[in-house]
Amino acid sequence: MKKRICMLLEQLRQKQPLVHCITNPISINDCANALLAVGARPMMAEHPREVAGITAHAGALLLNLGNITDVRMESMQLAGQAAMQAKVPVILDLVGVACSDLRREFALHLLEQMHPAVLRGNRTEIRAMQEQIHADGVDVSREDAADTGAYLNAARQLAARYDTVVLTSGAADDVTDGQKHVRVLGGTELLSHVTGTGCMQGALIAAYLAVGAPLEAAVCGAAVLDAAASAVLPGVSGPGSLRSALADGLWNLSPEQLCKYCEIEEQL
Ligand SMILES: Nc1ncnc2c1ncn2[C@@H]1O[C@H](COP(=O)(O)OP(=O)(O)OP(=O)(O)O)[C@@H](O)[C@H]1O
Ligand SMILES: Cc1ncsc1CCO
Repeated sequence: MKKRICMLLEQLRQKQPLVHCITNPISINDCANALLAVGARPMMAEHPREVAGITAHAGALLLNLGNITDVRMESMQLAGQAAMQAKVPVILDLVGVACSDLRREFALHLLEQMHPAVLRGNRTEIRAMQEQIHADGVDVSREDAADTGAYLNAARQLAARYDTVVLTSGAADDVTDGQKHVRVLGGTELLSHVTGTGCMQGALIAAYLAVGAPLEAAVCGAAVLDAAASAVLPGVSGPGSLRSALADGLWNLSPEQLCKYCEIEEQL
């Protein structure tokens, strides 16, 4: 699997696909810079009258539910339909579905209406799509952060039910298609103290979806962010310097660093 991930790293830099992101204003700039740093071309258009045309010519589409608005909800549906017609792969990032019924119901609607290749969320967000739980914000709950694996059942069920790949982020990033389970280990706990690193992970997965199959694209997006963070960590003194160093880490990431700084375990 690592060999395949290293190939995707190179293929993205060569192909430079357009990645259309409809996402929140909190982390939109970090996501665009992360995409540029790995070799993709970001496009963050969100006007309902232009998104369908832009998606139709993109290599992948990211729909991120953070800080959702009526306009972005309309745009996401239009872009999602265009993606289905043009066979553009979609990743849906479930930001905030555990604290907002509006977002959870909209996520379920999108899942039924279109067919996202990948679903991404932290452990609490993934559980909220399968169970009646409620959180008070966009971060993982303390209980789920300490969890050793109950969220994996929710991820597997979700993947099987919607025929998709589910990535659950956290200290380990777990990727499943309902049968296979791949665990990505690495990175630093400091990543969880920089807002929008989950959104960046989603944007990177979108980029690798433009050059690879859903399961390997999800593993690749997680591995690349983890390895880039570990590579720059020696020069970092807190969340602020980690945030600004990440783009350099992504830009300079070599296949050797990818192998050195993260583990990819195929679980039985
Ligand atoms: N304890 C940890 N150790 C190592 N890496 C971590 C840890 N916690 C989170 N990460 C990494 O941080 C990134 C974001 O994951 P997280 O689960 O915090 O997402 P999120 O809650 O959706 O983030 P956000 O809402 O801020 O965008 C991922 O790359 C993940 O691997
Ligand atoms: C803090 C926050 N609120 C909505 S989106 C976002 C960025 C991290 O998900």
